[in-house]
Amino acid sequence: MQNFASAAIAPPPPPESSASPHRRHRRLSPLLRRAAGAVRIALTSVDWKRPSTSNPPVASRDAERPCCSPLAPRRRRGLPQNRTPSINYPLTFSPSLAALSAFVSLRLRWAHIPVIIMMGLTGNGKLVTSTVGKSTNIRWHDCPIGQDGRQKLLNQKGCVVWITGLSGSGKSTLACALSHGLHSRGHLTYVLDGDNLRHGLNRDLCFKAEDRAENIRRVGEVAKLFADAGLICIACLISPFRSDRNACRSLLPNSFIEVFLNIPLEVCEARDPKGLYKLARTGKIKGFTGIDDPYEPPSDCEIVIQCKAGDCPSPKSMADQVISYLEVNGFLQY
Ligand SMILES: Nc1ncnc2c1ncn2[C@@H]1O[C@H](COP(=O)(O)OS(=O)(=O)O)[C@@H](OP(=O)(O)O)[C@H]1O
Ligand SMILES: Nc1ncnc2c1ncn2[C@@H]1O[C@H](COP(=O)(O)OP(=O)(O)O)[C@@H](O)[C@H]1O
Repeated sequence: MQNFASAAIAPPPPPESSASPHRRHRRLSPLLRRAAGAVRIALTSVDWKRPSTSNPPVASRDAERPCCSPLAPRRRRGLPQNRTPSINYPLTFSPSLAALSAFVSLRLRWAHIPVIIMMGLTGNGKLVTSTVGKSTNIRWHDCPIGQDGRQKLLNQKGCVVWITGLSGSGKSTLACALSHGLHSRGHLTYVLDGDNLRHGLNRDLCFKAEDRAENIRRVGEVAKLFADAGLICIACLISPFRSDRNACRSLLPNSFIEVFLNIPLEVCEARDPKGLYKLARTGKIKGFTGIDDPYEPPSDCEIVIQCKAGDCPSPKSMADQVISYLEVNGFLQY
């Protein structure tokens, strides 16, 4: 029999020794109570997500039981068409037994919560395993050297600088200039460039909305690992949809820095280093961001970079703007 009596899921703690003032992810209250009141959950963000083929079981479950909740009609009202509410958040699982802690990422959908929380102790004190997404019988395993130790070693705080903007806005240029600037100050960085990742990890994805969502989800998870490794991870992807970017933000409370390269389409199109805008304008590429596919600018991000009076900042000055943000917010020391 499982004993959840001492198990509590609490909101994620701030990263060790980082009382970063830039913290801004949304918290929802009050705490939900589950498992006969023994498990507490704090939500950290809510997104409106397009249905994703990458998550068919949830989507089909929704489709099969469209009105199985009396709350459904009320909750549906006001939903953007074609969107499914999804709540994404990281949780820290910390039972009162100090030896046990786990980090679980959960997704709640709809009024029904297909979230399975099964960590606890059996009657004889043995750990039970969990089901997360499609993975059954799994268990988190911690190592004695953690993020704290790695950050101390590197004298920096692991974080993700997420650069979003149109094709040709200068994302890769900024990522490289930033990486160079931080490297020359003695900081360890790693660049995750959308274009490059599509040569390997994401080679199976195309540019339809659900593939872009899966692209961003995967890169968000990889970026989270790099941040956990203590690195300053610089992700530069068009990432055109707000909900996808916000889902990544919710994976990294306190350490997700969104940089919007707010460069006008005309400027990007005039640059057109790969000739893709020209192909898109002549209909040879379909679904090109900014031409016949949407780009949703961030409404609330940490850094905006833009041109003034037609003059765009140089790569170095864009990088300096980000570096000074990292400095002021305590990421460049431990
Ligand atoms: N249809 C369409 N729309 C936008 N971009 C396209 C498209 N087809 C190919 N490309 C090239 O792919 C690069 C963007 O890849 P990303 O992984 O960053 O895109 S996304 O975040 O999944 O939207 C992008 O690179 P950048 O120019 O560096 O942004 C393009 O070179
Ligand atoms: N700040 C800048 N000022 C002028 N040109 C730039 C700037 N940033 C990038 N560029 C140029 O714009 C083009 C697109 O830059 P790139 O970094 O490849 O954009 P993205 O990765 O967003 O597609 C390149 O030719 C690059 O040299």
